[in-house]
Amino acid sequence: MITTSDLRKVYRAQGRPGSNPEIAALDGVDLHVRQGEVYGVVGTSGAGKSTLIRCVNLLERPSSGSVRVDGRELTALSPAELRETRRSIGMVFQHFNLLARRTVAENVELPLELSGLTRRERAARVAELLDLVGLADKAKAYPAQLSGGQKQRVGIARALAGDPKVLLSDEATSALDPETTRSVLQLLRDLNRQLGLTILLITHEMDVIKSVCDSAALMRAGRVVESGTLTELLEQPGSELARELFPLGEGEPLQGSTVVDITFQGDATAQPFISQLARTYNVDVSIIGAAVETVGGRQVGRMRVSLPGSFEENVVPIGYLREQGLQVEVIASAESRRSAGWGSTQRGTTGVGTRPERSRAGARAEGAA
Ligand SMILES: Nc1ncnc2c1ncn2[C@@H]1O[C@H](COP(=O)(O)OP(=O)(O)OP(=O)(O)O)[C@@H](O)[C@H]1O
Repeated sequence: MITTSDLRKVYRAQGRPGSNPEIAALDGVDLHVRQGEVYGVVGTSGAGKSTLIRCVNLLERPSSGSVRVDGRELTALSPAELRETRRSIGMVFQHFNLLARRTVAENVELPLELSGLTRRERAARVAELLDLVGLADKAKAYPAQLSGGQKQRVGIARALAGDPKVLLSDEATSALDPETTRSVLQLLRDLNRQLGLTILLITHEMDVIKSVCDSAALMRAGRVVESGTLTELLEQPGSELARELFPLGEGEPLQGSTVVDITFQGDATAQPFISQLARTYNVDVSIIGAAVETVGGRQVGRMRVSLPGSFEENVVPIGYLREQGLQVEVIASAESRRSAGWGSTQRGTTGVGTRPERSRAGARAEGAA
């Protein structure tokens, strides 16, 4: 539904003499948002999220690359065609952008004023939209009389006035308290399901991704460094997004052990695989961190466990876990007793000797055998 290809946006900054005057806010972004999904883009401040979303409806003209929305190449449209196409792309903003002197109904009616609808038709459509966002009783109120969550509902109703296929959300819940955030996110999810609306949202909050998104992308320095459905990301070894979505405690593993992260989804969440592993292989499994959560509407569990001995000594138990349909990533392992002893490099805060090349690639190859 939305595809960006090699999208670049370079700003000319007025920096200090001698400093690079060009800032690549977008540095070759390829994004693919499928019809009917909620897609979240997350990243730290300055990563390029706002620039990206503003380039998707050409509020900002990209320096190069292409943007396709619902099969139309936006960068190739004439100004009149672009104005027309923009009607099928609604947008909601962090600070609502409502007109203070207009009532709620008049704010929602605004995009309909040039639509060719009669006054009566417009009034009927506004009533329908306010009903949809749960504000039927606030039609005559002014924005100043509304809570933040209500204001954002008005913003959403206004964005839906042109019956768009795509909704862009620029940090729509960042100015709201947690309770209101939940209800606005629930509204977006309901609209996505009821209307088949494709939603592209940007956020700096992982909780937003976790609670409403089907897919996500992580941006850093103008680039998408990871992307996929939440299920794919959780299954991807070493995924930063998976780690952020689902942080595991950083407990201290035992010396001389192999540390693995196990991800399990759907039916596997109910399987007693740890006790089966311990019984079948007579191995003492230590759980370092664990959590079960709902991610994208699915139950997902993650567990970091430590198995005594080197990776070589644990090839068979690790293979057994993989055979159970679990995603297993070897995070760190002690050196084999046959070789030098404890590994010398350290990874992250686990504090365990590790040989990443061996652990990752070797583990997958051997585990699959
Ligand atoms: N109009 C502009 N002129 C010059 N530089 C800009 C302009 N807009 C954005 N930038 C720069 O482009 C980069 C990306 O900015 P952008 O606002 O897209 O990031 P962001 O991820 O949305 O950040 P935030 O979460 O803080 O809004 C930043 O380095 C920013 O300073």
